[in-house]
Order: sequence, then structure tokens, then C-alpha cells
Amino acid sequence: MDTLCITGGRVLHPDGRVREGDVVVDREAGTILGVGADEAIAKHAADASETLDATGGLVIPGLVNAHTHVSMTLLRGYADDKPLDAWLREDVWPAEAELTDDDIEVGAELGVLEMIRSGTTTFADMYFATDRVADVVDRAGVRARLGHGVVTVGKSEEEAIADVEESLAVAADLDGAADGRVRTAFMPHSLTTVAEAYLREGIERAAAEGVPVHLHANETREEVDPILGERGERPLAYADDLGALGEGNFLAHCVHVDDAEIELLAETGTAAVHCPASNMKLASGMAPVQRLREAGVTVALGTDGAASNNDLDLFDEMRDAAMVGKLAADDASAVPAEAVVEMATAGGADALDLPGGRIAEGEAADLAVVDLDAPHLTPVHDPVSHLAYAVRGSDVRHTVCGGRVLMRDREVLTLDADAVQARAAEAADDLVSRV
Ligand SMILES: CSC[C@H]1O[C@@H](n2cnc3c(O)ncnc32)[C@H](O)[C@@H]1O
Ligand SMILES: [Zn+2]
Repeated sequence: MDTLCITGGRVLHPDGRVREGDVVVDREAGTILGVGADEAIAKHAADASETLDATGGLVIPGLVNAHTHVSMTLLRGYADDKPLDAWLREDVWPAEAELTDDDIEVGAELGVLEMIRSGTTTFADMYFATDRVADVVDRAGVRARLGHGVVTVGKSEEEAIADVEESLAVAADLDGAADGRVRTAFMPHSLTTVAEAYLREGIERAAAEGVPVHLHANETREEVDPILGERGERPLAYADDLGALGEGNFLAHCVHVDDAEIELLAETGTAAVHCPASNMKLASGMAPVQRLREAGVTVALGTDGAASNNDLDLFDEMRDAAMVGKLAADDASAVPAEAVVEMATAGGADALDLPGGRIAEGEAADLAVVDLDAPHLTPVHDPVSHLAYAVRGSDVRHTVCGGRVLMRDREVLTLDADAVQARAAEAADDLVSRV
């Protein structure tokens, strides 16, 4: 049998416990064959086709970035210190109007490179030129749920219809690409940037095809108030009426949600993707993560785009989520370390309905090895505490997705890191000079 064995480290199990042991992977199936320190595992380790050394390290599930716009790496640091609406209208949308498909591809390469280097194996992406993003996912060896983002405000009826059609066509055509590592969703941008008729038709057709729906929801007060004023109902009641809530669907942000909306998410099985860094940078607000989790809502973590974060490092996101979760709840015991680790792993995989997120026999072999042998990680009283509060993306030693080694000893094997960085820097300069 063709196996990969990750040896000599400690392993984070789905129950949050950490134990010494090896992880044996069936490379053909891309799944975990066994975990532990018993004789059978030792025999597998001795016979392994390939070995990754985890000595002094912690093996964790590959992290899941459940909401991003990966190609926005080209706009990292382009526009800061503004609230969402002004940031989008004055800076981001004019720049995005100049993006070529080549820019989107190189921006995606840069973002995926950054994610692999910080232990992320799976992401959800809402953007444009989705076929080019899918091609990057294929070459880089990661997993993703991808969609074409629909905006109809400011467009003619013909353009708006074409945008909805493109999102539905992309969802149908790209699903299963990259040997099944690409799955898709219908992705209207938000409840205020897509008009009701288009939302209603697109969501109905997506549901009929079994395609999930992903959108930004309840991100700012400026987005909630007009819906409340014009419709006399809260945004998630409107979303429910549109058919946007349900198992498999996931909403980014969910900052300004009241108790009834939290209950709606829980009842319908709709997941929420918490984006703490973006919410803080744009001063959008503090999501009630503790209350969402207590209500039984699946909560995942997302970086949002690199222009509002400004990185794609899920370790930063875990720390931010734990910190701001305590402030939001006015309670230092809220959103503890084990909660944010769960949100970045199993919670993310569940929200996106993709494999991975748990290290156990039969699960997808999506893994990262974190090196704990560093001054800022010494001593190790509690490895889970370190994951949430002290580890940095640059502490990741190896990254594996579907049993394939994507980064070994910090060398990314599936992308040419220097070339990607150089191409992206040039594309970003050209882009800005055109805006
Ligand atoms: C239509 S493709 C996605 C669209 O979303 C924009 N975007 C980036 N970050 C955010 C955010 O935090 N809230 C809302 N929209 C955002 C991105 O620039 C694309 O235009
Ligand atoms: Zn977003």
C-alpha cells in the first residue's frame, strides 16, 4: 500500500485532546488509515512510502478559511482605515473594475501560497473569473468551495441577469473539478447589493439543483437598517423568505444578528462564518460568537479578503476570534481556545460541507504539522492554548491535503513561491497604475 506516515509528534484529536502518536495516510484514497502509537501503527510507519517528521511538533487538521476573496491579495494594503461602504465604493470596486482574469489567477496563486504556508488546506472563495481560481486550486493541491459573486446594483436588467446566470453556470460547470477538490456554490454578494427578484430566482434555481448558497449577511448596521426600514423585517427573516437559509448554506459575518436571527440560523442549520479581523478593521462590529455557538449554530472562521485583514493566516484569526469574542460577551471565559480551534477545523469543514477538519481513521488526510520548538512557544503547558493564542502561520512545518504533501519543511512543492511572489507584485503594480 502507498502510505505517508507523519511520525514522532503529538496529535490533536477531534475531542480536543492531544496525545503522542503517528498519523498513517493511505495516499491513494487520500484518507487517514490510522492514528496512534500502537503496534499496527508502528508497523505502518516502518513500511511507509513517505515520511514526514513531526518531532517536537503538533499534528493538526488542515485549517479551513471559510470566507475569503483570495485574489484580493493584489489589493493588500491598497486601501485602509475606512468603513465597509466607503472602502468598497471609493477604493476597492474601482480597482476591481480594472482586474483582468490573469490578475485574478496570479492573486489566487499568491493567496493559496500564503494559505499553504500557514497550514490552511481548504477555503471558500467568492470572486470573479472562477475558472482561473479553480485552476489554481487544481495546481496547488488544496480544496475549495468556489463561486462567482453576483452584484446587481448599478447594473442594467440585462447585465444583472447575465451575472446571476454566470454564477449558476459556474456552480454547475466547475463542481467536482480538480479531482473533486473543487465544489461550488451560488454566491450573491449580499441582501442589499443584489435586488430581490434576482436573489429570489437565483436561490430558487440553486436549491433546485442542490447547489449551496453563500452570501455576506448582517455585516454592518448600515446594511441591516435599510432592510429593516424598507421591508419591516430583519435581514435573516428576509433571507429565510428568499430560501437562503438551510443545511449546506453559509453566511459570512453575521455581526448584527438579534436573538430571533440566531435562532433562525440554528433551526435551519445555516452556518455562520466569523471574520473577526475584517470586522475589526472595517469597524463593522463584534459578532456574538458565544451566543451563536450556545444556540447550536455551526460557526466557522474566515479571513475575508487580504485587503481588509491584511493576511490569510488562520492562526491570527483564531486569536482575534478568541479575543473579540470575550469583549463581545464581556466575559473572559467566552470563546475559549478549544472553541476557536474547533471553528478553524471541524467547524469550517462542516460549514463548507467539505472533507477534512478532523484527524481520525477514514477522514480526509488534510493535515498541518506545527513546530512547537520556538521561543514564543516555550513552555508548552497546553498545546491547544498555543494554537489559539501563540502559534503563527510561519510555525507550520508541513502541510498535507488529501494525502499529498503540499509543503515539506516550509518548502511549498506545488507552486513556485518565488515566481508567484514576483508575478503578483508586478501584477499589483500594473493594476494600481491602471486605476
Ligand atoms: C462580488 S465578488 C465579492 C465582492 O466582495 C467584496 N468584498 C470584500 N470584502 C468584503 C466585505 O467584508 N464585505 C462585503 N464585500 C466585500 C469584494 O471586493 C468583491 O467585490
Ligand atoms: Zn467578504
